[in-house]
Amino acid sequence: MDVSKHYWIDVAVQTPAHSQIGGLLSYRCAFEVQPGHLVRVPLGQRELLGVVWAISDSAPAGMPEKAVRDAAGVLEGLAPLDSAWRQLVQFSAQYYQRSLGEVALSALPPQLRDLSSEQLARRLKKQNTERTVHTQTGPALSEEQQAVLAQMTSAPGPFLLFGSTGSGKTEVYLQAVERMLQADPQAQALLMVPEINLTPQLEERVQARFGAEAVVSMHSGMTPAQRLKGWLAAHAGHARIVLGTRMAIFASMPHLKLIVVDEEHDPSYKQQEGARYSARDLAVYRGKLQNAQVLLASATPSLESWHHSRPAAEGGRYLRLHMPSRIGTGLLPKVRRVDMNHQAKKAVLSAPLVAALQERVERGEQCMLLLNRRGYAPVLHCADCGWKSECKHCSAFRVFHKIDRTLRCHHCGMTERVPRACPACGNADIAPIGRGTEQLEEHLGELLAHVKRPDGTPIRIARIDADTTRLKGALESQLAQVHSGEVDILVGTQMIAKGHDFRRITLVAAINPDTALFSSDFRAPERLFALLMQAAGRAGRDARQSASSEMWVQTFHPTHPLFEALKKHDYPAFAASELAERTAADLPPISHQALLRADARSQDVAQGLLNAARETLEAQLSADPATAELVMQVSLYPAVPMSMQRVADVERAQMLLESPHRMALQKVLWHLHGVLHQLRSAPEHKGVIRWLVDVDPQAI
Ligand SMILES: Nc1ncnc2c1ncn2[C@@H]1O[C@H](COP(=O)(O)OP(=O)(O)OP(=O)(O)O)[C@@H](O)[C@H]1O
Ligand SMILES: [Zn+2]
Repeated sequence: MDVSKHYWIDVAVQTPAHSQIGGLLSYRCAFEVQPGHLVRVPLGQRELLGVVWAISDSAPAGMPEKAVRDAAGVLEGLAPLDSAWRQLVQFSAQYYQRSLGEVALSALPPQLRDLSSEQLARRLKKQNTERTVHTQTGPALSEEQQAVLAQMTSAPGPFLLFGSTGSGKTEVYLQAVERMLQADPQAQALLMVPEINLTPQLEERVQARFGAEAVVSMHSGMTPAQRLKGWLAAHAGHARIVLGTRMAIFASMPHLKLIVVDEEHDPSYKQQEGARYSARDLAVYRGKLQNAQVLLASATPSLESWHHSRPAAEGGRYLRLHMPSRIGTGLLPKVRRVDMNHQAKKAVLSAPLVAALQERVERGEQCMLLLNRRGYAPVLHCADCGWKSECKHCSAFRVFHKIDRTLRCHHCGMTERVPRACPACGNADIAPIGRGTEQLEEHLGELLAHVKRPDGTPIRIARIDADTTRLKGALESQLAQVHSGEVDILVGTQMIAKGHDFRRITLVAAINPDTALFSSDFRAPERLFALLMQAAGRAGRDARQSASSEMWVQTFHPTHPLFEALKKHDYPAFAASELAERTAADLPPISHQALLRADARSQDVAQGLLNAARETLEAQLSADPATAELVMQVSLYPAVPMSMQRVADVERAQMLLESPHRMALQKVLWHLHGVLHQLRSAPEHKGVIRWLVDVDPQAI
């Protein structure tokens, strides 16, 4: 490009979510840049960071040349983001209905925005060194592990690795990485995990295998400086392995050759604000873009991935790989159902479970109890007048936390001291209903107070949930206590069910899993099954004890098919029956869905906008022969209140869109975008606060 004259660039900048600018702004540019370069550009009174998207020799059409402002400068020393990265961002913006600029900028480490070229140069200098990989040899692989790796060399993928808990999936990832690094001296691998709480252990394992220098982490628990450092190392190709949560799918990795998505069924791969992307789905897309191998893995795959990995002859697109056996002679735990209909009324812990816990602790084994509700009790209640601890601002009850005697709303955060007497009638005798982890811990302590460990010391019970892990480092130290054997019984929410390689746990119990059996969300059974299988997978990981390990389920519905399948550890049977139901009801993965949500001061206004949008859209589409077919292909349902209807005084409503054709659904969403902008200024929609689109929503 001739620098003596200027030219024009289109730049992606962060613009407000619903601005119509769409995120690309035009500037005149007098210095040399390429697409993918980071530049500073003026917008109003501010100067913003942007990504150069396109370059042209002529001024933007329809704009007087003088009106185009000058780009301020380029961030020097930083190679442009490559075209695969830009295409990934562009696709995500389009598919998830957000502006390009928003997706592009939120994919970059926040600190980049504040750095001057000089500051950046200093950072780059500090770490501008090749990093060495030292590979330690792993254990000899099992036959199943070998077979899986062999299949990965002979087929392009994407792969779905369906492997039991403890079957050695992580070892497969590590050896796949090792092989890739050997084959290509520059290659990079992306290892994705659902939540930060799974990372510490895996991080150590990966670093131990490849050397700490070669590995960087990317997740939201890191400081801005750490994030920038890791990002720069990946972008420069120095970091060979990126280990991260969903955000890492947007890491700039020019030599990406392998993407692993561990626990691919986990809902936390779906972003729940801004661009509501699915990192798992984007992994498959990115793999295709960059010609990188993609391995999705789980003991309980999402029904989407299970469906995609049906035989190719039936239309499957992923190759399914299977590792049914646990490493060593390790067996999966025996599943025992306790029929709570035959237990003492209101008993939280059944008598046989209490006896089993005692026996295990006395033998020096560890147990784990799962209850998906934190706090002491979900509701406080006055038996005289019927008052309940509702939240003033949400359609939810405030939860009683005994430890600091507060009532806390888990949705808006509103916290108050527990009243001395009923706020409605003055009755001093208000009581908790139901149980949370805090109460379970207390109750267990009372029931087992007399129990001693083999060395004669008293039993130790610990709890891990969002309340006990608020402080930085708290989770790590609590997990370390479990690993070291200081804790005999661990009580917790689903946080403790996933991924941890606890070696001494021999009994896991789900205290009250029934509610999910009758949820209005069609994915609830899938989630419950995955959670229970994961939880069961924490027991008997040490082959010496696996034969006597057990998973207990306390339920009022012991013959429910879900528990029958769980008893047999039979995910394929469960998946087949769920898929049959989904097919009959035309639900995902057979059909595709999107949700349009509106927030407003009143439910009427929220629903009003959605219903008006639907009517206007249908009328517009039908009137034009080019789009009339879309109305037939996509069903738009009437607006309804969301199941959590009110949060922090905001009323929420949603409209479901459904179609067997993904493209048709996408087209309708783009039209809908226009319609909403037309409608927004009408007086009857004045109370609307915002709307948002969720493509492939994870919760209905
Ligand atoms: N080939 C092998 N030889 C010996 N030990 C192995 C082998 N592969 C894995 N292991 C060990 O077996 C245990 C379970 O393996 P790993 O954590 O990889 O399983 P996983 O399938 O990822 O488990 P989960 O899904 O339950 O988290 C680990 O302690 C691991 O070190
Ligand atoms: Zn609230």
